[in-house]
Amino acid sequence: MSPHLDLTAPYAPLVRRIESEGSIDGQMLVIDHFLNHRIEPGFIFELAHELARRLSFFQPNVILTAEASGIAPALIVAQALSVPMVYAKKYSTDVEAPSICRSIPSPTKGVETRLAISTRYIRPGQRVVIVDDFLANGRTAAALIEMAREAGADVRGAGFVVEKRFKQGREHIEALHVPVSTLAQVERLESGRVVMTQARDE
Ligand SMILES: O=P(O)(O)OC[C@H]1O[C@H](OP(=O)(O)OP(=O)(O)O)[C@H](O)[C@@H]1O
Repeated sequence: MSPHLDLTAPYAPLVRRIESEGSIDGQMLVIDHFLNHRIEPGFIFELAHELARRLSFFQPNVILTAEASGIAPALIVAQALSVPMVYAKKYSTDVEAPSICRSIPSPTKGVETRLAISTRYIRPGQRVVIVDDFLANGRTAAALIEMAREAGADVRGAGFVVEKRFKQGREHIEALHVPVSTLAQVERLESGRVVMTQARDE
């Protein structure tokens, strides 16, 4: 890996916004007013371009994410790298066969969710990079990695806008030999406060 590439350097504009605007709901960090419910195109564009700059090292020729909240950042990363984006469908029962499926627990919904990808779109030998909005327990990303590998693809890396360091997602994904890049790391949620890994230039 390039000595100049820091895959987990906290991205100061995002860290600042999470600290000043993030709210807490149990174990959930809520920043859905700019990231994944109401979306601010300019800010997501900026975040995804920083993620794309880091992930370009892995030379993907397809970006893979999961419906729904991963689509916005993944699409912009894909556009920045001039490659297609594929999303695993959650809500459709009619993914064209042959398809590859996994069941995962949804952290925000508390139910089992089915992910499905048509093997028309993830092909043997493709260089895949996973992109998603959040990395928590890593179950979604691990399922995407397994599905891509089952399709014969080479999973080169994974990038997330926000990482919850108090969950085991990073360890889970790195154990699958996939390097992880994140733009902001939440160390813990305590007494209504979000504690972030600080950007080094601050
Ligand atoms: O690392 P994990 O523990 O798998 O958690 C991360 C996942 O949780 C969210 O998806 P979720 O299914 O909750 O919501 P969504 O349908 O809005 O994407 C998020 O978008 C990630 O995909």
